[in-house]
Amino acid sequence: MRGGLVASARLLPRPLVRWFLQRRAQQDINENMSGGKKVKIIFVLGGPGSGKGTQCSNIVEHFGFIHLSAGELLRAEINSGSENGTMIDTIIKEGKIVPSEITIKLLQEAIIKGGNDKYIIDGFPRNEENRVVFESVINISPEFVLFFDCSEEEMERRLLGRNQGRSDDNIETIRKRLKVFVESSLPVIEYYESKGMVKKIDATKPAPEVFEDVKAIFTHMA
Ligand SMILES: Nc1ncnc2c1ncn2[C@@H]1O[C@H](COP(=O)(O)OP(=O)(O)OP(=O)(O)O)[C@@H](O)[C@H]1O
Ligand SMILES: O=c1ccn([C@@H]2O[C@H](COP(=O)(O)O)[C@@H](O)[C@H]2O)c(=O)[nH]1
Ligand SMILES: [Mg+2]
Repeated sequence: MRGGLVASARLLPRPLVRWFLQRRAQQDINENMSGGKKVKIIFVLGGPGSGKGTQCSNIVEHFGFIHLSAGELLRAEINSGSENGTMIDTIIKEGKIVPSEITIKLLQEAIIKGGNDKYIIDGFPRNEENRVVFESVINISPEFVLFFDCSEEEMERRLLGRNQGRSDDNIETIRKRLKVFVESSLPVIEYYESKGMVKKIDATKPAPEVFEDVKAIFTHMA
């Protein structure tokens, strides 16, 4: 059925396909969320090793959000043996960014499956294209963007000591990821900054201190 839809979508003008996908994503998300409340999304951004995953776990525990890590969803896709797995694996090892349609489809499915009305999306959008396609397909603006600001030396030190068996935690890939962060991801943060939507946290401090600052933001939000 989905294959048939994809085949017929190729024959339609692009704006019409985009409108159709947007409508369907929005309906899917609204039909599947709990209690009929509007879905709230917070983007959690920062360089590799800035502590996004660590702080997202704390946010889940204290504030009842569902944590969606785009990187984790992509790694799960590799491990599921999906047809895109090899391509995603290669991109991650090169520290590059996976095409938007793949990541957004995984996020969309996870939001629907989550059935909650509050999500923290960790490590996405990673570039301007991610941001624009997410806005047009999912059609939800983030409440705000949490930005973990950390020095490159500290991020590199943390990643080299992470020891979780990740294929991208080696010095060659780490350096590439840091470069991609500066060139492609920082402009996304600057875009949201220009809209007054960024809450910046000093993430170089020890994790419990960082969480105190995170807590202050989420407590005010509730
Ligand atoms: N504030 C901190 N001080 C020292 N170490 C930290 C801090 N926060 C996290 N760490 C450690 O640094 C490593 C990277 O943290 P984490 O996985 O949360 O980063 P991340 O931003 O999610 O990275 P990535 O983008 O690679 O997924 C982990 O080993 C974690 O335990
Ligand atoms: O939106 C995204 C998120 C991640 N990637 C790729 O995955 C790795 C690891 O991501 P983490 O957030 O550090 O877990 C990242 O370097 C990218 O290669 C992506 O392409 N798009
Ligand atoms: Mg992470």
